[in-house]
Amino acid sequence: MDERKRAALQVMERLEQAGFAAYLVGGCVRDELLGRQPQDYDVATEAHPYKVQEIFPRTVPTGLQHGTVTVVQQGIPVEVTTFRVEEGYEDRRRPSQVAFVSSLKLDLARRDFTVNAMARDRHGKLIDYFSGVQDLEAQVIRTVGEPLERFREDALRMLRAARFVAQFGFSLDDKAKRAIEQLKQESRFLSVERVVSELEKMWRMPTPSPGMGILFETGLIAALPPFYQWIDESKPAADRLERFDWVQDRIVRWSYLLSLCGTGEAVLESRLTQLKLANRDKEAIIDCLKLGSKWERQGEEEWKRLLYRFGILALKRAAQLAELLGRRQVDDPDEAKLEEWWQAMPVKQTQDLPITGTELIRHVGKKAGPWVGKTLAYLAEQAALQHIPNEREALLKEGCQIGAKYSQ
Ligand SMILES: Nc1ccn([C@@H]2O[C@H](COP(=O)(O)OP(=O)(O)OP(=O)(O)O)[C@@H](O)[C@H]2O)c(=O)n1
Repeated sequence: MDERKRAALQVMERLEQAGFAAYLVGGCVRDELLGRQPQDYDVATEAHPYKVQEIFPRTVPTGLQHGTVTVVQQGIPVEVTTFRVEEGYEDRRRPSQVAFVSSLKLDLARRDFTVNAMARDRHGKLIDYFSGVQDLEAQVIRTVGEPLERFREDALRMLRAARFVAQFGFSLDDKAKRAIEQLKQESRFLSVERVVSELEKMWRMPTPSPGMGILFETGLIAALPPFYQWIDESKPAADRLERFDWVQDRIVRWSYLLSLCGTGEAVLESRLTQLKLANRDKEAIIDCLKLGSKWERQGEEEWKRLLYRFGILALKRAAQLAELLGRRQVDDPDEAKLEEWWQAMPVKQTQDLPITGTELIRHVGKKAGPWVGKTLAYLAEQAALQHIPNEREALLKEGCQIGAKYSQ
């Protein structure tokens, strides 16, 4: 048995010994029924958080305001959440409050989708008040009860619906879909981080296109922060959503989505900043869009120059984006060709040169200065493109001429 599951079951047993009901809930029950490996095993209990802290010697108050305490059971963290319902969600600008309740049924009733609203007791008995199993079998994402209510409690659930559609290849219940169309503007108050984190989960799926389909068909995409600032709902950007499934790389998927949102070079940086992506991702997306959206036929020499300047990963990603954007021609180099050129390149960066700056300074006979770096960069590119051999003598000879020029 998975050691995280064993730890969760031990925590449940201890809670029961102390007189409190406890169950496995949410994603783990769903995933096991689907024959998938759960991400984590969450426990729900009737014990109040302070009781949980009292019962277990090692706990971390990871989300006390939501009733969540992490119990460290033999070194393994187990999230234990007290039965609760959301409250006070009328004002979307204020985070919702929670109220603790005494029954599992009430706790499950406030959950988002029927497939996420099942529980299992310590002995393996399934508790399914809202026909989650039936919906798993019918492969449909349906809210627990009234979709308008569930989505008002937390607008992120509209995006989660799209994500689960992508994750399981299920369809979305019609009533839920209509509720998204009606309530999508409520998602404007979500934080960018929560939106981006759901999209990232979508990018981990082999086929995100059904989920992207929901986002574009319902117009939800144009209401999500920060997208609502960029796209006009009257112009749904995508009739090409199935193309999201052609590639697996999240950088290419981000780049394609940005390009469907009409992101030109002038606004690219500011949009990436609004998305709050990590700098490394930002740079990779900038390169991908720069190379992929201007992908054009060129000679071998020029491809190799781009390879040297941007690196193999950026070129492969750009080739994929160019394919999605319909810019690739049949005789453009494919990924195998790019890889072959890259492998054959004797120098891939300045540091690969067999000469150093100190040697160059000695040979040129000038004082150190910015010219040294410039000369080495020039020599490296020339050697990469095999215009000069990657050998000390030849490089120092060429370096003397160029160095003398750059140091003037
Ligand atoms: N906005 C939300 C988020 C979560 N949940 C409930 O909390 C559980 C755990 O949420 P989370 O860990 O975010 O998602 P999982 O369903 O576990 O899915 P995954 O692990 O695949 O992200 C969900 O199953 C669901 O019952 C909810 O009702 N509404």
